[in-house]
Amino acid sequence: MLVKKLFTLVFINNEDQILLGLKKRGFGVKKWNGFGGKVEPNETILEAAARELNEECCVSVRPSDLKNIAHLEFTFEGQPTLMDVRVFSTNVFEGNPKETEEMLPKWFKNTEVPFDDMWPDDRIWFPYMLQGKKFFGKFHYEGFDKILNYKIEEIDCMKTFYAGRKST
Ligand SMILES: Nc1ncnc2c1[nH]c(=O)n2[C@H]1C[C@H](O)[C@@H](COP(=O)(O)OP(=O)(O)OP(=O)(O)O)O1
Repeated sequence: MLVKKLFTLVFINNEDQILLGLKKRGFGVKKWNGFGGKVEPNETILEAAARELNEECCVSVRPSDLKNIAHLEFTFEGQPTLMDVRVFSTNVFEGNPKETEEMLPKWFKNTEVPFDDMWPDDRIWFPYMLQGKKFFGKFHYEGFDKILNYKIEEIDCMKTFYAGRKST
């Protein structure tokens, strides 16, 4: 049986640019990604998303300004964990992104996202996000570089999507 672990992933948009961070340590090291991490027991998912963003690049958002735009699931061949990732975006934020111990932030044009230095699945679902679509993606990996199989689908309403799931 798979053990689910809940994560957040936040993208900040500014006109035709998106803020990404180069992970400096730990899981996903040397990959550009959005900002996020585990949800602590004492916080809501939105609070966790805002906290991780601030911890990782010193940008502040109000949890209520975060829009839930997607849900991603990651599993790894031979491993019992399912990473359950809620994806958020917003263009309402405060502060200039600053480097932290965990992330080096940088603005990228939406047309110049560095997919060669990102998780392989990002190349598949970023186009949905950049077109303003809501979506669900499920990716099964061998190791951390090879996608064995995946599914992606557009979603009309995230609330309806979550209502139809057994948990989270
Ligand atoms: N495949 C893929 N594509 C895009 N984004 C992700 C993945 N896998 C992922 O894990 N992620 C995202 C989901 C989270 O935002 C991070 C991973 O969180 P992590 O840094 O491990 O969590 P923290 O709580 O910050 O961990 P600590 O290092 O502080 O313990 O990547």
